[in-house]
Amino acid sequence: MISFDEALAIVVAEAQPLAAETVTLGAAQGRVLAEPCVAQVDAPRSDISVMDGYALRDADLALGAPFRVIGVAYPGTRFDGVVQQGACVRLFTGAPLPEGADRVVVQEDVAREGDTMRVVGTLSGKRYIRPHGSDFRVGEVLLEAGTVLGPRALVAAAGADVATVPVWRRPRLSVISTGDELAEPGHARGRAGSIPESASYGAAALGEAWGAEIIDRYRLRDDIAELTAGATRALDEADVVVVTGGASVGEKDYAKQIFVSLGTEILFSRIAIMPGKPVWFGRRGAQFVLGLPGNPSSAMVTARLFLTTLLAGLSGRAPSAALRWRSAELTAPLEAVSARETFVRARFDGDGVAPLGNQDSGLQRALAEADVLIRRLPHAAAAPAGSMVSVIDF
Ligand SMILES: Nc1nc2c(c(=O)[nH]1)N[C@H]1C(S)=C(S)[C@@H](COP(=O)(O)OP(=O)(O)OC[C@H]3O[C@@H](n4cnc5c(N)ncnc54)[C@H](O)[C@@H]3O)O[C@H]1N2
Ligand code: MOO
Repeated sequence: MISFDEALAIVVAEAQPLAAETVTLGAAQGRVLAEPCVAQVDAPRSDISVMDGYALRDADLALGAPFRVIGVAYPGTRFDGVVQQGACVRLFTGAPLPEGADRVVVQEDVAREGDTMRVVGTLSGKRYIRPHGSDFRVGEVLLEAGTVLGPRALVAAAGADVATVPVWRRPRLSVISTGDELAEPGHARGRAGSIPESASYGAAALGEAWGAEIIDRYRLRDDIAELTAGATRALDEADVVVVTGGASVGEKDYAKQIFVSLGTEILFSRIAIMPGKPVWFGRRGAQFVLGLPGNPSSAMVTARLFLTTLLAGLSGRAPSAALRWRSAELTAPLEAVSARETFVRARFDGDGVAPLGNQDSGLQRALAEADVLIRRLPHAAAAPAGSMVSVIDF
């Protein structure tokens, strides 16, 4: 058995980005930039007003005289004349500052009568001008390659006057669950001996959240012919195949041998971790197969550790971005750890993390309660409440 760090290093080394493609900005949500995003316009494109009001010469305020309103400017429509002494231009938020003016007085501080404007308020020192290029200039890199185009990054890309972006292709993911006992949720109650198939829903959802396109999800019985056909179908269409169940040493634990018979090279099999010891990982050319234990909590823990790392790398992120361990305080004690590195399902309660009482790897309800995983190194001593532990979001 290899260690968690050794297994993770193998996944990280394999997790290189797939091909790049170009998508419109409207379709780029969640995608990862393959090249930097460079500004194609200055922002703002000229000095603009930050408020609705009047543009004038700051020095003229000291004269105490009324101003002549000589024109108007809107965002996108500049006033073409020059603001001379005693003159002002009516303008609105975002309008270009007219030539000659170096200050905006907000409309709440003036009294307007026909073409005359008088300042009536007590003015602050603010000029209410957003200078040309103060946000960014043409040619500046606004987003580095590898940036995930989330809501805020999309605003920066659009503001750069970019219509399309080069992004990494999304990995195509097929999720197969195996087991004679498994029934589609909603159908177990009518079939003696069956249980609802649950693990694939979590693996697929996690995969999608980490950038994969789910192209298939299906159940297979523990039958070599059916498994072979199902595995062949997955390898025909997917970049990544996740297969749950049949990972251990049981009589019908066929999953790994079937993928091997179809040309998959096993990169690791069995890791000294708890839960998830039977997890395995293989490659066939540029395709990857991740075998997860059938126990739902084991499946989700190992998917969180290895599937997210693989997908992060394949979709252009740093693979290490998937597992950003941070420090958190325990609010309840933890037992000493065996020789297997242990990932404890826990709940963040605002002040710290509370391990869930039942750590059975077959649990499903506990998955809904857990929102963090605590990492406990092999042979770690018991940890009292108040100790600091390493956690990731789960
Ligand atoms: N003699 C040994 N027995 C077991 C070992 C071992 O080392 N020696 N390892 C144990 C560990 S650890 C785990 S984890 C399990 C995992 O085994 P498999 O991956 O082969 O999983 P299955 O046997 O197919 O199923 C285990 C359990 O989970 C249920 N299951 C399976 N798939 C699903 C699904 N998609 N949704 C919901 N539940 C599922 C299945 O009915 C079983 O109850 O093996 C131990 N055994
Ligand atoms: O590793 Mo298994 O995942 O303990 O139950």
